[in-house]
Amino acid sequence: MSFAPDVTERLARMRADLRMGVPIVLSGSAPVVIFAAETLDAARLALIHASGTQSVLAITDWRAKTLKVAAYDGDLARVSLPADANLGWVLGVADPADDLKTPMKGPLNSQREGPSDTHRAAIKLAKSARLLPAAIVMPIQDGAGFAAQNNLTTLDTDAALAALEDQHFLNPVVAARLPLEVSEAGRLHIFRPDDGGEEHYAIEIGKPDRTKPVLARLHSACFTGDLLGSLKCDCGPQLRGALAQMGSEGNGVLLYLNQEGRGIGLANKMRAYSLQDQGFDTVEANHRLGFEDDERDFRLGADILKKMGFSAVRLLTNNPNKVARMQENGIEVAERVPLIVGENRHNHNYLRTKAKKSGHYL
Ligand SMILES: Nc1nc2c(ncn2[C@@H]2O[C@H](COP(=O)(O)OP(=O)(O)OP(=O)(O)O)[C@@H](O)[C@H]2O)c(=O)[nH]1
Ligand SMILES: [Zn+2]
Repeated sequence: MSFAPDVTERLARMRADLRMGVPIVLSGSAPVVIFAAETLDAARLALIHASGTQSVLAITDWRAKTLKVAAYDGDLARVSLPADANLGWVLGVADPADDLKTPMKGPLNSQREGPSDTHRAAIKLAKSARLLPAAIVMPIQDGAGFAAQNNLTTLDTDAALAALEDQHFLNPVVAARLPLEVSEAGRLHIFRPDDGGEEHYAIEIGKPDRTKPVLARLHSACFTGDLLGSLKCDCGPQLRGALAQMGSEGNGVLLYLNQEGRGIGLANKMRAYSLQDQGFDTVEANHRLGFEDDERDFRLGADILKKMGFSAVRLLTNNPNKVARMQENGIEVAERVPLIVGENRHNHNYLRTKAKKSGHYL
């Protein structure tokens, strides 16, 4: 028994550090220091160069494909950091913003020899910190010593990799009555994960019978669509349409999951929007940034439903993936209820791309 933070708690600290530009240390057989590419500053880059180590910039296979770099590690590539690389070089590899205007001048060499587990952990950490999925990995001799000397957060690589895959359960924090336009019988529940991550919400309408399938929606946060009335997607009309249907039926539950931008965060979603203005569709934009099409984890939706006492739903969605993830995680989808609202000339192609590439029902 100790007062010290456990692996999950250390990972949460690491995310906060990386977001601020503070490096972290992964120890094990090949100890390294990790710097998120997006938040690296010139002073620390100078120290990396001064260390004389063979540092690399780890990027995902998707980003590597765009840059025509060989991804010898399958899901990632380890690009050698040239001795004269400046911050512009690091960002040019990590961030696709200027790919078309100023294509990377190669050659970009990627490493083939040696293990890539610390690099994999680095990318997963950057993603879970909602940063660009790219990180500088600097080898060191003594992980624990380096971390202690520089007051850096440290973890064993294998422990970090395992914990990054863990499912994190949500705990109910509080619920209170919330009369809404669609129904005066509204109630807002707050759920908090045990990994220091974002809270998620459930809006319960009426008093749904727990023994029958409940009209439910898993809505992923969309600041631009839900709040600003963006015409680039259909989220705002879907949010209001789902609540309205629950109000008129008298019962329902809407989960508001803080998975902005299909799990890449608002800053990365805006990067994707910039790429869309350069002609890429919603899926291509994610890939150019180095992300999968969809980085959401829907297990948390199933967890919240179960904690609220629901085991079966009539799911308001056009996304077959949401249906499959619910079934896999112990929530019976008795019916899929289509939610086709809010098409306009700005989101026409976005909706077509979702149908064509992500299998959404039209
Ligand atoms: N990365 C990325 N995310 C986007 C883009 N447009 C909208 N989003 C996000 O996509 C998500 C849409 O969420 P949902 O409407 O719940 O999901 P869906 O997969 O479309 O499924 P249904 O609406 O249930 O049919 C939100 O998190 C938005 O922020 C985009 O161009 N790129
Ligand atoms: Zn949206």
